[in-house]
Amino acid sequence: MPLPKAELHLHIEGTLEPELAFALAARNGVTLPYADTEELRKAYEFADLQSFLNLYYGLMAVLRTEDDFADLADAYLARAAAQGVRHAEIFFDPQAHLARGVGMGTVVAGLGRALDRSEAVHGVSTQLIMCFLRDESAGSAMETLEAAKPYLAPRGPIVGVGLDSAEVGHPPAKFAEVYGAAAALGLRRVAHAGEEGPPAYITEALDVLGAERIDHGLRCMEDPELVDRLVRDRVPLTLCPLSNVRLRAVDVLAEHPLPKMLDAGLLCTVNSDDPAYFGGYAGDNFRAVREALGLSPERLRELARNSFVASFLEHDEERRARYIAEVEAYEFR
Ligand SMILES: Nc1ncnc2[nH]cnc12
Ligand SMILES: [Zn+2]
Repeated sequence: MPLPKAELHLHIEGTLEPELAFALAARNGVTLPYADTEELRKAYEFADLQSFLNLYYGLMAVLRTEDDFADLADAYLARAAAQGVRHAEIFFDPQAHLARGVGMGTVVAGLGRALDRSEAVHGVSTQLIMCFLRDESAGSAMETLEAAKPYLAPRGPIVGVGLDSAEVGHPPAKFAEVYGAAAALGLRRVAHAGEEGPPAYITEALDVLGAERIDHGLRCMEDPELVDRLVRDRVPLTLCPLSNVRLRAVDVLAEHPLPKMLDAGLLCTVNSDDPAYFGGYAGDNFRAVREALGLSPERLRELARNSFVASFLEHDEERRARYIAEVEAYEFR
């Protein structure tokens, strides 16, 4: 039995495996610029975040109907469940679909259908977080929030907003107004910061956007005062170790700062980001850090416990306590 965990940093579009991409392409009459899954997989050599994003947005062309989004999410939830994920807070990128003429209603209805049955079918509780693309305008983000209004919790599945895509040159403050509007609507707030961007972007995400968790946050280690603040305020960081290697944020996994971050007292979690592209799902990321960094069973338990502490389960503390009890009772073999 795998260690129980929550996944807090997962882009649903990043779970599009080559086999499903080709199946959806055939179903929708879309021609992909790759002969087969093998050739597509060979394109998964990334120099940085942007080189990945180019492929990631391109492959989304196969996602067109409600069924496509339902099938995508259902396939992810099955894989996640098999790797011990008990709760998933799932990102999606509405602007990337709206720009292709796929409506918010189609995307959310499809994802929502898979999420609604996830607990019964996979034993995984879920929440949905919509991300704004930071390389698009602040006005576009505001229009996207407006389009999402019918699908916000408690009526719909969307509980929060996030910020993703090309980081450098797109500081968090650009989105101050839309985050303010999201907060007024009762939405939770997270933001990617400090993946490729400087530590100052992390500070800005906290101060200007009111981010409650920082996605990645890796580069906080360059600023000791920021580390002190993150430790003091128990700000969760959703780290993605295999992603960091594949997007060259770290050279090799053995040099990942995770052990130093845990030693510093940071509230770290381990997640998969875009598992179809980066070589593994949540459990694969746990296994990889255990092997490459020699993390002890108690450190792994801490990471799993942190994932539930950092999750947005305030509406169901009884559930959070149950999940944490599962972590505490877990026997490593
Ligand atoms: N790792 C990542 N960073 C920024 N934007 C993303 N969109 C999907 N994955 C991402
Ligand atoms: Zn991400």
